[in-house]
Amino acid sequence: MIIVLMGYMASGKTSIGKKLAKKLNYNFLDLDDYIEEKENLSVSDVFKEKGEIYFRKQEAYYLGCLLKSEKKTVLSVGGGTPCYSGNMNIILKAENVKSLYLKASLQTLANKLLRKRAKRPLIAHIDTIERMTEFVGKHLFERVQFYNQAEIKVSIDDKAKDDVVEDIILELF
Ligand SMILES: Nc1ncnc2c1ncn2[C@@H]1O[C@H](COP(=O)(O)OP(=O)(O)OP(=O)(O)O)[C@@H](O)[C@H]1O
Ligand SMILES: O=C(O)C1=C[C@@H](O)[C@@H](O)[C@H](O)C1
Ligand SMILES: [Mg+2]
Repeated sequence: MIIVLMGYMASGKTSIGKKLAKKLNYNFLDLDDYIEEKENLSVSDVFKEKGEIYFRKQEAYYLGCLLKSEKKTVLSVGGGTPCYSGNMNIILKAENVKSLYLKASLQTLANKLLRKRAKRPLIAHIDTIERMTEFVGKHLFERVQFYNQAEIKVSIDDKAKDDVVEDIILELF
């Protein structure tokens, strides 16, 4: 089985995905890391040097590659992955795949992202909580329609990462 973790930037896909994989004794893959490795550039540099359209094309291509894995895998995708190139339908139709949305409130996300925006090309330039809240609010409004199609939804608000992992396991099995 492949467990696909999705959610907005900074919802914890990578860090929670790693912990979940360890606990389940599954392989861990992160689509952003995989793109960086294959493209030999950081995600920020792919955006900067090649543009977002190129990034989205490669993202869809590498997602298709990783969904073919036959190992038990936790796959954390990028924040935008489900929202482009028909990727959400591909995830939903893939065999042996469970999709899971790490859901976070606007307040949780805006606070986290203000602190950790530097390596996130879409928001790196936003430097006040008011503007971050406005941007994330609008962006999330466009994206939740994709995230909400996930089979399982788990809230991360005010929870320690280990508690999120426990909640995911309760929902999965
Ligand atoms: N439940 C939590 N409680 C506190 N901090 C958390 C929690 N989940 C994640 N974090 C922290 O939030 C930050 C973002 O997490 P992470 O990088 O895993 O998110 P992401 O969804 O992979 O984001 P992106 O894909 O945009 O890089 C990290 O610093 C992580 O340690
Ligand atoms: O939310 C997004 O569109 C993105 C999130 C990151 O995971 C990266 O995939 C990239 O920075 C784009
Ligand atoms: Mg990540």
